[in-house]
Amino acid sequence: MTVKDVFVSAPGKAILHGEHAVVHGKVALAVSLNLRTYLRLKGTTTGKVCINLPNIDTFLCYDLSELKQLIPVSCGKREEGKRLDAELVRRLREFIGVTDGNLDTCNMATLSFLYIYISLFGSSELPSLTVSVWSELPTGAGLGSSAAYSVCLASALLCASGAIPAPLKESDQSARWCQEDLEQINSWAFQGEMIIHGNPSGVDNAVGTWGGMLRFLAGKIIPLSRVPLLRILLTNTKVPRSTKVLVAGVKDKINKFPSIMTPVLDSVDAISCTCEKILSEMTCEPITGEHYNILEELIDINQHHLNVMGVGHPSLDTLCQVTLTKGLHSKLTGAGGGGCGITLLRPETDASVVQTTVQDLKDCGFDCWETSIGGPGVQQHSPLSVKEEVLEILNRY
Ligand SMILES: Nc1ncnc2c1ncn2[C@@H]1O[C@H](COP(=O)(O)OP(=O)(O)O)[C@@H](O)[C@H]1O
Ligand SMILES: C[C@@](O)(CCOP(=O)(O)O)CC(=O)O
Ligand SMILES: [Mg+2]
Repeated sequence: MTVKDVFVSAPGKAILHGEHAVVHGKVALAVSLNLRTYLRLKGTTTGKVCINLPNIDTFLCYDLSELKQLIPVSCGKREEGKRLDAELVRRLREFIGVTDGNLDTCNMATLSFLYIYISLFGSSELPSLTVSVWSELPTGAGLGSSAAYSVCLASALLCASGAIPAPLKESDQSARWCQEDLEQINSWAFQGEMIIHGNPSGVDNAVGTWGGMLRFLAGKIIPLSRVPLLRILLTNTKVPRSTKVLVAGVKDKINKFPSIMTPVLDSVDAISCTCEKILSEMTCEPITGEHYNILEELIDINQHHLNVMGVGHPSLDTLCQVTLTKGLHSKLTGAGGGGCGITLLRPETDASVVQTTVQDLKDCGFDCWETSIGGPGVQQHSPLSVKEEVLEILNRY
């Protein structure tokens, strides 16, 4: 069986409020970024499945004959859902040689690819193909690179398997799937996230799938269409961390101190709800300085809460201190423990203030840039419409 070529991309995200608390059923507000992950799937006749992940220096090929041995008897009867097929995960872990339960960057990416590939094709014939992925997102820095990767895998493999149609018409540069197909993509991406994160809330893959700004509560996704244009500075402290480890740490703390941690999670929930209310007010009445004062206070309070949850880091404290000297307010975004933070810029924040802040943060060894938010969710592309530099990288494989 030869599958058709597919070219897709999905955006990264920034969480405005609600990271970690969202894993425990609280509200999160998240927004897509203009940084994307691109995936090219090519049907081949080599009898191999190859995966090229240049961001993480991973280049692997498997014979179809060895992958066929991994298909569990139950495969094919299974639909996407809230739980992983434990038997398939066990076989895959053994196959790639992960014995102690700990997955490194390469193993997590490989495992999630093989899991979705075998789940989708296991009940019919495994096709020979090559998947290559390139991302503009920093890996493991809180901007949802794992979700963008999982959304790309899910959309391309679902499309190649024929489970969803390819939305791109011959004359199109890029196209999006219908709501029902997006729901399927989101479900399979969530499974990829489960392998990478352990216990994901699903907010990241929802943003990667639908794009824009959304409110997420216990799997329920509400797109926020009426939001003001926000100016946000993104800073990558470049301190490496693992979402899986940080999420597990917060859970331990909640189990150890339930009566102390529950009010903190409730307070984060209230912050998300208050922020949502302010953002909505800003679209239907004249925006005032007071709106921004409240948004800034919410950022400060949430950053303290995240420190209480144990997901802060000295580099993030530095970010908050440096920006505060310019009158700007910051918090970590994503899982924390290093990685990225967001800084809210006010409409009147002068370009020179932004410039000196960026320079001060760069002097701390951080990457820092003003970002635009609200990019489109997962898309299929005609390869010719994709940025030259991305094509150049993906064409190498
Ligand atoms: N471009 C990519 N290529 C391959 N794997 C990726 C890529 N981006 C992310 N991943 C996978 O996602 C993991 C990082 O996920 P995570 O710790 O959740 O951080 P993030 O905040 O970036 O989502 C990596 O270890 C890797 O397994
Ligand atoms: C901490 C958390 O809320 C967000 C994690 O985002 P990231 O992987 O750090 O980009 C976890 C989750 O929602 O699944
Ligand atoms: Mg992640």
